[in-house]
Amino acid sequence: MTDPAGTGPEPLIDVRGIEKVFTVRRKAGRLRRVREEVRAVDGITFQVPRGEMVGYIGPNGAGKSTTIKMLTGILVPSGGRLRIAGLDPARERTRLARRIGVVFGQRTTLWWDLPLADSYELVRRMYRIPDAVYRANLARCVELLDLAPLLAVPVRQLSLGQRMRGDIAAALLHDPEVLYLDEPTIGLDVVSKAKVREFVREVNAERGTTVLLTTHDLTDIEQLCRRVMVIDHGRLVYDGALDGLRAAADGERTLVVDLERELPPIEGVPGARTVRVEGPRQWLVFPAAQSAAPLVTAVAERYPLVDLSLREPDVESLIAELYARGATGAEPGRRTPDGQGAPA
Ligand SMILES: Nc1ncnc2c1ncn2[C@@H]1O[C@H](COP(=O)(O)OP(=O)(O)OP(=O)(O)O)[C@@H](O)[C@H]1O
Repeated sequence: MTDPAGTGPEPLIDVRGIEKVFTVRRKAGRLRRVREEVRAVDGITFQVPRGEMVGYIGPNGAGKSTTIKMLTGILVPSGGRLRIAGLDPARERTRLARRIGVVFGQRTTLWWDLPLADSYELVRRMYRIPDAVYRANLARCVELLDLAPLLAVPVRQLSLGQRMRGDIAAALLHDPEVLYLDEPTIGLDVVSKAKVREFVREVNAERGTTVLLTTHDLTDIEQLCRRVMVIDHGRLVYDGALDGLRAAADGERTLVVDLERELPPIEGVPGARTVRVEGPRQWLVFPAAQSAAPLVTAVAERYPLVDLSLREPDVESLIAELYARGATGAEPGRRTPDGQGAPA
């Protein structure tokens, strides 16, 4: 494709400064009610190119579901501009429905009283899926998600894990270009979670389906997404590589060293401080963005080093730190992987 401006192809998901403000009525005293505005989404901008798999995470009430609902056309934004595959979701919701698949982990889109197979048949008719496409997609989902024994079972009799697999298949029968997964592994056991993740990975790799994944289970993100967006209080506080979260959150890494013998706490290693000593083992923390190599050299030059290991901060603690910072307002604006603040 020619691209004289050098800006690359139009992103499949293009979100510019979207907002959603809800007006709620709150009790104020015994008889009085006051109107109040809730800024659920407060000026979010991001683009997702075709084929990318992106994690969208944030604490309860951060604005994740509201964003997804705007991306699917269920909710109309209060401000900003939004295009999915070139379509305006709120205005062209029916056309968009043919291009996207949505799975809400907390509720099913299947027909409760019907066997799974009948639900799929209804989906086929609703989306007018050509026979050959339907049969091929169904066969693939049945095989990869182990649905064969479940097809004759009414949805209400399925376990949560079985139902979730059934829902994911239903969302993919019409070959969507974009798949929104809102908490797809919530409440599932370890085996079912692994199955769902494996399937999503395959769909993305084989079909090039673009995936936006909302989850509270950070293992989902670690196993599926290289890019993660963190939302808090309706604003993006981070958008970048999962690896870059470490630098953006100013996390710390820990160097654990085993010395030949018990010694006083290691001192004088630039950028590091000793936080724990247990016999010959000592723990030194240093900024995650800093290289460990000069530290190791400095310790080895001056101390009788026997062994060492490096511990990365876990993703949970980094994200908790980002949330905490957002809540205190200590670091306003979006953080990028290079640790620079960026306008949100
Ligand atoms: N229909 C609505 N009317 C009024 N306020 C709403 C409505 N929907 C959401 N909100 C408010 O908007 C904010 C964002 O909610 P949203 O459901 O998008 O968060 P979330 O990040 O998906 O949270 P969770 O992880 O708990 O699902 C919350 O304060 C919520 O109470």
